Amino acid sequence: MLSTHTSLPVIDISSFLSQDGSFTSRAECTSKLSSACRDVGFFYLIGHSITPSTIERVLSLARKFFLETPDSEKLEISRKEPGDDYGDGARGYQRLGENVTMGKADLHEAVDFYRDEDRLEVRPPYELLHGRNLWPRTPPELEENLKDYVEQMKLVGTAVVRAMGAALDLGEDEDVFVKATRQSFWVMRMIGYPPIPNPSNGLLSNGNTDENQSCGTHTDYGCVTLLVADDTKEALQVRAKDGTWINADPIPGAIVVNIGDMMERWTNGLWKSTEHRVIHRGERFRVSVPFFFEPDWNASVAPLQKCVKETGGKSEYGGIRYGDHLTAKVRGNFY
Ligand SMILES: NC(=[NH2+])NCCC[C@H](N)C(=O)O
Ligand SMILES: O=C(O)CCC(=O)C(=O)O
Ligand SMILES: [Fe+2]
Repeated sequence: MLSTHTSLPVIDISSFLSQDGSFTSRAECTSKLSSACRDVGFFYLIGHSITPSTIERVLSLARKFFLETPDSEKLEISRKEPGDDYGDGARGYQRLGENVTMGKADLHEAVDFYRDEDRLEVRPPYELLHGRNLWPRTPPELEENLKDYVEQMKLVGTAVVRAMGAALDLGEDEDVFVKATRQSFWVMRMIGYPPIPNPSNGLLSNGNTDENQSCGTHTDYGCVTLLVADDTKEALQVRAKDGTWINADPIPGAIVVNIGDMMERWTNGLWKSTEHRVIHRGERFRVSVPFFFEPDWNASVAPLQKCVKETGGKSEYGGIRYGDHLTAKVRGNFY
């Protein structure tokens, strides 16, 4: 039942979510995780404790926002250039074609939320990425539900990176990822994808967006991405090592997980931050909600000794502060 649509592995994280997971179930988890991260960098997560009804609610609230909230109200929470009294250049609503990947406009609309700043001096005019989240007014229950979802997903993210430390057999460094994500500068996006227009579905391009990409080929920036999406098939695609594209079709109740650039750097390339894209040519409006579980803004990330040894003894990456990597990426993300 699990393998009908995909060749990506399925991994049960329950033994790392609880404090008393058995040795055998943890060993099974880390052995699968280790192959999954080396081979494809994408897998399905089960045993994560997020209930099907929570996932349903999050997706249906996102769908309601995209399809039922009037444009005028969406625009009230528009992303604004930094320096504005209101925007920080990253948080807020992004209309169709506002996102850019590889220099081309993506055919999606989105709202981005980030970790709330705990620094008291954060007040307008905001610097890039250091502002306030802009929550939709409707649906009215969206804000509360998504804030609660963030809290739950941070726990899942922590369990996954704890298991990753164990999978790499890092010895006394085993909790390096847990430590680096204690104040995770997480990101959550709600994304809405209309089908790519073509004459046969009767939809025509507005001339503003690229005809071929719902979200262009990219890697994610941080540690691990935890994605829930509606049941649309053949939209999210993952680049395999041999260059072919694999559909990462949704499995009900499972979370799609992939590793980001910081994991690649920590592991000195032993685990690659896998390229992926969305091409949605289906009939129905697609909704996804990725939660990016990332390092602290100030975490400095450099190849770990153990991983350097395992990859030929030469460090392939310098050290970088996560916040600087994120800033550089976000600068190129919008029209
Ligand atoms: N935070 C993200 N992963 N955003 C996904 C879209 C990719 C982004 N437009 C880029 O060029 O890298
Ligand atoms: O919508 C999806 O399935 C994936 C989106 C994605 O890759 C991203 O936002 O980074
Ligand atoms: Fe992505």
